[in-house]
Amino acid sequence: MNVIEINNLTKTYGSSRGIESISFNVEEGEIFGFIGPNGAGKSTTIRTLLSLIYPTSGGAKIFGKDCIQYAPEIAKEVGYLPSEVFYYDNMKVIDLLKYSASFYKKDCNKRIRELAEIMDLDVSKKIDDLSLGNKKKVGIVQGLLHEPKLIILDEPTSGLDPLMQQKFFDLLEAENKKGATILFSSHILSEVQRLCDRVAIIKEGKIVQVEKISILKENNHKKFKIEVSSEIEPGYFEMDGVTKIEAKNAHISFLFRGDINQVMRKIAEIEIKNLWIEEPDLEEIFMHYYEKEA
Ligand SMILES: Nc1ncnc2c1ncn2[C@@H]1O[C@H](COP(=O)(O)OP(=O)(O)OP(=O)(O)O)[C@@H](O)[C@H]1O
Repeated sequence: MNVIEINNLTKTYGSSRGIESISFNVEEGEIFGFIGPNGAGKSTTIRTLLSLIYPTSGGAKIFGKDCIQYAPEIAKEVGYLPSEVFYYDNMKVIDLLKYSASFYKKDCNKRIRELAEIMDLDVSKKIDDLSLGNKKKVGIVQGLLHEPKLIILDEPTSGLDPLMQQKFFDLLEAENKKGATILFSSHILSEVQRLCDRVAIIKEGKIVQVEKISILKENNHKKFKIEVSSEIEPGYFEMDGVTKIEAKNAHISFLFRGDINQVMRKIAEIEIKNLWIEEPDLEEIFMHYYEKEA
């Protein structure tokens, strides 16, 4: 079952582009990554899904229901963490969280305590006195306190230190194991790679690719790094399937896609000191997609 279905969603801001004809689905139980650089249209897509802004054309369904028509009903089952959190600074954290919880018809007190403990958040403090990272934690607890079926996170890790990021990822994985579906927007590819099953890549308001992370990596390039014993011509590895050749002193690296034996034969003809063959990280794959499009 699709928890999110987006069909030709378009949003223009006056004459400027927001998103153009976005379509993709997020299945129940998935952790789905939504990646693209600043300004690509991630927040616009998410804000449209949540009916915070209205589409110019096209539409979306959440839990099979139109996201505008059924917005209040849908909101009860959705936890949202916006990319930037703004609060009434004078409030205490606990008062804000209780106020948020009052929108849901369930007792969220126990979950608030659990989440605050996991995220190491002092709920007795005034929001005014919190650091940026601690404000982000308030947003996280606020988004998850009603144990939503769908969690939508817009650039959630900015401001969190590495330890907190890890705790937050563990928390998301635990929520996912309990059945929550997660849409996770980010421009940090390593965190998407670490957490998500599938990913949609957005560029300049359009979806470039929707794919499983594993297939993105498999179907793509291997990264060769070679340490040579004596200098070789820079063009030595220029052949079909080889891209991004970089040579620095005795180290040569390139990406290769195709029959690996061809490269191995080339390597066998020269003296080498060391060889590494790696999966490229998502960043390298992603950049490649961009370059092809440009
Ligand atoms: N309120 C607005 N008025 C005019 N243009 C807007 C508005 N909000 C967004 N845009 C434009 O829409 C495009 C998509 O922006 P959006 O914020 O959705 O991107 P994003 O992928 O979330 O980027 P970021 O990671 O920087 O938040 C950008 O070109 C942006 O300038």
